[in-house]
Amino acid sequence: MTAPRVDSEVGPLRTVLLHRPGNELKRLTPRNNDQLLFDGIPWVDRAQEEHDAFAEVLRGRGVEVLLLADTLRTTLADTRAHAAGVRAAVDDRRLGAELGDSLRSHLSGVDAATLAEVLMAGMTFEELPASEGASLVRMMNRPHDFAVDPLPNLLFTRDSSAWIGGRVAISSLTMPARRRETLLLDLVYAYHPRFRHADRAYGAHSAPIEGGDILLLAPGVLAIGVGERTTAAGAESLARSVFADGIAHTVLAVPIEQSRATMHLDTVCTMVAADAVVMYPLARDSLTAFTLRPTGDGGVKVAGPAPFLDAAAEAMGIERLRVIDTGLDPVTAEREQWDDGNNTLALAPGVVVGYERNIETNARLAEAGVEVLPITGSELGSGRGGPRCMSCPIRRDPL
Ligand SMILES: NC(=O)NCCC[C@H](N)C(=O)O
Repeated sequence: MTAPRVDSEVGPLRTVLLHRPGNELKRLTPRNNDQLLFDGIPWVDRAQEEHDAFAEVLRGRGVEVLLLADTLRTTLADTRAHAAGVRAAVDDRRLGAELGDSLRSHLSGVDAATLAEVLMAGMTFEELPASEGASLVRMMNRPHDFAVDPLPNLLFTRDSSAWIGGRVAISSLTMPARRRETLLLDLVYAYHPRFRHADRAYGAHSAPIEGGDILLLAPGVLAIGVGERTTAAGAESLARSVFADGIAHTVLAVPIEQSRATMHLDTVCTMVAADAVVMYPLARDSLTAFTLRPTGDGGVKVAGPAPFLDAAAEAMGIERLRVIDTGLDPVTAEREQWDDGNNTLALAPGVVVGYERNIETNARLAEAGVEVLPITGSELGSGRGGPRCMSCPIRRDPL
């Protein structure tokens, strides 16, 4: 087993962490889907089939696929992880001390698989174990209210952790519906036998960063989107941290529009080769970047803003960063951007996975010599994320 390491977006992919959607998706209703960051109510069986097919495409290209649920179950077999998992599940502010104590004591006695399921799919008040005495909290909540929130966005493993060189950065997620994902990934990387010696990047920083905003443009060069999710404070803290660890020499902070359509940098731009990106046409000429570099005495100097493509080429030490021209009219471009046409996952330089529905974007990629491996995502896409969002590379070969 080779050690985890990711130095680029496009080096041959060897190992990836995915999450096969499970019962947490069955918690979505028209009343809670907005808050839980889904645009619709997915058909869960079909979403699982689509995801299985996605995993098969990766395996077919020799990629080792780790599934988060398996990884979490193995993690929770460690008694310290189990105890921490119970603490992560129970929120006394919601349940009050009495019900909180009773749920903690119940979960302390369940096996790793059951606890993993509660951590992922949550628990409703009617699913709580029966307990003695009257609890006002139990009486005043409705049977289908959540005693433990479900985490339907675990599907997007890209955002909750990201490897930068040989270190893993555990995200500090912005949206309340996703914050508890951090605790689960924290447990996996602390206690899973395969990962427990993993060095951390970013450490205990708390300013928001999400993996969908982090692009490894080249070894030592990061672009970090700053918008709806990752904040300027998050980008600056991550830059300071990667400079201090010596795992990057340049960080580009890239302002992106604060909107749902462009929630992460990887919704408008992903790399398809060592010197090429596919990019939302409307972002092409408007994206800018601040360039951050270490001063050598623990400080950081900031230059710019400059056009993103110029700043990126300069930082990467190449003449120019090619943008595959999707040549789309504004309406088609907007539709396919919304459907994650720009959110490709590279398996190697010039080989990417994309949603098949983005016919025009995929055709232009193919014309430019990029092999697109199409997957269906009619149900998966209801969470608003594509192949890159749904994958956390753990090992890529060097370019
Ligand atoms: N990197 C990404 O763009 N991830 C997609 C995350 C979708 C999820 N429903 C969210 O709103 O956070």
